[in-house]
Amino acid sequence: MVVSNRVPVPSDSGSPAAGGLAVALNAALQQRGGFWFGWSGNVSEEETPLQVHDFGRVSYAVTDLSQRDIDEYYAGFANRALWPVCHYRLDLTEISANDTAGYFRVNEFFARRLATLLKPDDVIWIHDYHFIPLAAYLRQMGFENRMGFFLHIPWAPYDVSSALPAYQTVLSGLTRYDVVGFQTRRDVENFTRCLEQEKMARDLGDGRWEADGRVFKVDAFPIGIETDLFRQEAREAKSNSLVRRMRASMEDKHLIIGVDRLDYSKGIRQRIEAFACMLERFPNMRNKVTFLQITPKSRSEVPEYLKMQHEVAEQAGWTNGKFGDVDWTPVRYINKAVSRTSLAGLYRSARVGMVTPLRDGMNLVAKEYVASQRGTDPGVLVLSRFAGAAEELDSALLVNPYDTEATANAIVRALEMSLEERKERWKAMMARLRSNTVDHWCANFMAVLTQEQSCALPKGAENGHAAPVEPTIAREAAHFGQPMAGYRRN
Ligand SMILES: O=P(O)(O)OC[C@H]1O[C@H](O[C@H]2O[C@H](CO)[C@@H](O)[C@H](O)[C@H]2O)[C@H](O)[C@@H](O)[C@@H]1O
Ligand SMILES: O=c1ccn([C@@H]2O[C@H](COP(=O)(O)OP(=O)(O)O)[C@@H](O)[C@H]2O)c(=O)[nH]1
Repeated sequence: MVVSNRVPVPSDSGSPAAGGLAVALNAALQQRGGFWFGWSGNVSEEETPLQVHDFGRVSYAVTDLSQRDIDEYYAGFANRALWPVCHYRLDLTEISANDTAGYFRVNEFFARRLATLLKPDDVIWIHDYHFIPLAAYLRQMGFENRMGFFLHIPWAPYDVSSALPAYQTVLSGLTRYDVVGFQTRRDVENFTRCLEQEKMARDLGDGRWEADGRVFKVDAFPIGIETDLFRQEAREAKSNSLVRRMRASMEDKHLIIGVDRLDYSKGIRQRIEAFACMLERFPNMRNKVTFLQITPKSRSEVPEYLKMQHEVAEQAGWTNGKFGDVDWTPVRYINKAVSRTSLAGLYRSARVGMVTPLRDGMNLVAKEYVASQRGTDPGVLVLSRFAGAAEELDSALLVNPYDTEATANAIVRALEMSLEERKERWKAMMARLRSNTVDHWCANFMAVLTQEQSCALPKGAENGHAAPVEPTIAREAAHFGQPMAGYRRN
């Protein structure tokens, strides 16, 4: 039983799922079969029955939410508090008592709906920051199923994450799982430091922790992609019409590509700025390169996203105005989603892949770019050292995206890199992508989650002497949602 907020129920429209969680999980689940439960993506003011759709080996069960629920739980607490805090952006964090209360209320609602589907031996795998307290609610309802949680985004260091409203309730919610997985070692370190700092759990060694008589395992499970399939799609994409049009329009110029949801964590404005800086400092590059930035809009209902959308558009326009010519547009900036097949072909056409988030859980685009390259003439990945992917793809040209000049230099270095060095770097990265595909990720997590011993009670607590005590999430959550009258909008 897989649970995530975003459930890409297959539809006839075939619009691409622009978001790594949906892309990766779909690949893993279609192979293994299972149930996928979450939000339908639709608004409904009345409680409608669960909608179940069967496709291939997967049954998708989705529920609508009311506008208020979406505003408070998704656009509010999840995307205006948890997301910025986890991406180290306290400056963009909006704290609202109503949103906090809404987040817990909607989690309880999802728990009640999920309860109607659960069988005693179901193994439940819950995904991402939208659903941190879900296990706590399910445990309180008496469910003792194996429950795993995987966080797709970073976990910030103690000093940053403890600024989150309801921080302790959120943290203790994570101790209700049997396995808590993160993308990188750094996230695991940050998280376990929080447990220690709050004295919320006891370190049993070997990644095992104990809280309230329950033992849980904490580890890094870096997410992968369908490496071979992506490679195959890239090879076949030369007949794709969008790819052909793009290639024809390039003439003899080099292509630099960026692909990201329009999100402030992706560092898109800073990336265009670095490209402009490169054109300023290396005039010989003018008219020789084109930067294509594919950027589907994301979470536009969140004010911080809307503001950033204007800034990115302005930076792209400014760069084209300053450096462009009648026959050359330096930055091609588009706001629509592109299908995975077309993306594979575009990656393969690009001499440089720019993946420069200011902070990112993993970043699947980095992996897709590498997988799409021709082994005989591969392009170069310029990768932020703040992307989770940098832990595995350390043969990329690693950059600090805040350092505009250094990133500009890295672009030139990538464009001028010898074939020999490009091949060497690419081979090392491909070896990592082949040894850790999305299937490995799924199998590794499931293996730990279904392992009997990972949940055994600590010594002295067997024989029912110290049965797990369920802290009451409902009681804790009830503290939220009492805004002071007249103090603030919301
Ligand atoms: O569902 P949305 O609000 O439209 O956002 C899309 C997804 O964004 C985030 O993706 C993360 O997961 C990727 C796969 O593990 C990872 O590579 C990336 O670094 C993350 O940002 C979010 O975590 C998902 O829940 C969203 O569905
Ligand atoms: O126009 C687009 C843009 C992105 N994607 C896909 O969306 C995912 C983005 O995942 P990533 O981990 O890079 O970032 P996220 O958006 O999840 O934060 C990747 O699989 C992309 O191929 C897509 O299919 N079409």
